[in-house]
Amino acid sequence: MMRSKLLSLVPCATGPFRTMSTTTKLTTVEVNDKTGIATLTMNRPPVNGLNLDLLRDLRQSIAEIEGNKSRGLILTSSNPTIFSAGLDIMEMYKPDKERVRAFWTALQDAWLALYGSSVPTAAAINGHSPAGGCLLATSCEYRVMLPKFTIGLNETKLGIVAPMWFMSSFLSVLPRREAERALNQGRMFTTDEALQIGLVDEAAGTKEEALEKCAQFIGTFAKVNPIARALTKQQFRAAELEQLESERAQDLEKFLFFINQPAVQKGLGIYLESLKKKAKN
Ligand SMILES: CCCC/C=C\CC(=O)SCCNC(=O)CCNC(=O)[C@H](O)C(C)(C)COP(=O)(O)OP(=O)(O)OC[C@H]1O[C@@H](n2cnc3c(N)ncnc32)[C@H](O)[C@@H]1OP(=O)(O)O
Repeated sequence: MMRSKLLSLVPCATGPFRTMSTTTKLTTVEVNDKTGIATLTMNRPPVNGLNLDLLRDLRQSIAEIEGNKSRGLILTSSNPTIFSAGLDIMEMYKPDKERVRAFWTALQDAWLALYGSSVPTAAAINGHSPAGGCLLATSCEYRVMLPKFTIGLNETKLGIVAPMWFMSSFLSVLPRREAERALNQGRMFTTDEALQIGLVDEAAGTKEEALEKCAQFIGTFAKVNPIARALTKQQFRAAELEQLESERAQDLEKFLFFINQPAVQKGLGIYLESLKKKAKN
C-alpha cells in the first residue's frame, strides 16, 4: 500500500513539536520527535469497525512503530465518540469463504502484534469501545478513557463467544472473578464503572488530556533499560502469545465452524438489523 510521508509542525500541550506523520487510508502514525512517542490513530468511518483492511493497516502501523524505534505507542481514534465498534459484523455475516479466512487471520495478526508489542503501549479511549474495541484497548498496557462512554466484551449478548485470546487480554487487566462474570454477562461498563473495577487506569476530560496521560505513563519507563523492559513484558505475555501462535490454524477453523452455524448467522442478521434501525431513528 502506498503511504504518504510528511513532516509537519503541530501545536501540542507543552509547545510546538515537529511530528513525523505517516498516513494510510485507515490509520495514521504520528511520532512526536521530542518525546519519541508514536500515536496510532484509527480512522475508518463511520465507527472504526475492524474489517480486513483496518486490521491489516493496524498491524502494518504497529510494525512501523516498532521499526522506527519509537519510545511508545498510543492507540486512539479520529472519531470523537467511538474508539472502535469492534469487529465489523459485515465481515462475519453471510461471509465470503476466502475473505472471512483472511479477516480472522488479520485479527489474529493484529492482536499478536499489539499484545506482544515490544514498545510500551497505551490506549486513549476517546469513545465507545465494545467487543473488538475492548480487545484492542485491553491489549495495551495502560488505558485512559473519556467520560460517558462504554467499554466491555459484549459477545454473549450477540450470541457469539469470545475466543480464549480475547479473554487473555481481559484477564491481563481484571481479576479472574470479575473478568468471568463480565464476559458471561456480556457487560458493557461506563467510564466510571470501568475506572472503579480497574478496566481502565485513568479518566480524562478531553482527548488531549487522555493522550497526555498516556504519554506520562510511557514516560515512566524513561529510566528503565529498554531491553530489560521489553524482555520482562515479553515473559509476562509469552504464554498467551505462544498459545495462539501454536493453535492459530485450529482457532481459525473453530471460528469458521462457529460463525457458519445457521443460528449464529440468524443472530448476527437480527443484531445488524437492530443497529441499522437504531441508526435511522
Ligand atoms: C466467534 C466470533 C468472536 C467475535 C468476537 C468479537 C466480536 C465483535 O467485535 S462483534 C462487534 C460487536 N460490536 C458491537 O456490538 C457494537 C455495535 N455498535 C454499537 O453499539 C454502536 O454502533 C456504537 C455505540 C459503536 C456507535 O453508536 P452510534 O454512534 O449511534 O452509531 P450507529 O449505531 O448509528 O452506527 C452507525 C453505522 O455503523 C454500523 N455499525 C455499528 N457497529 C457496527 C459493527 N460492529 N459492525 C458493522 N456495522 C456497524 C451501524 O449499523 C450503522 O450503519 P448504517 O445504518 O448503515 O449507517
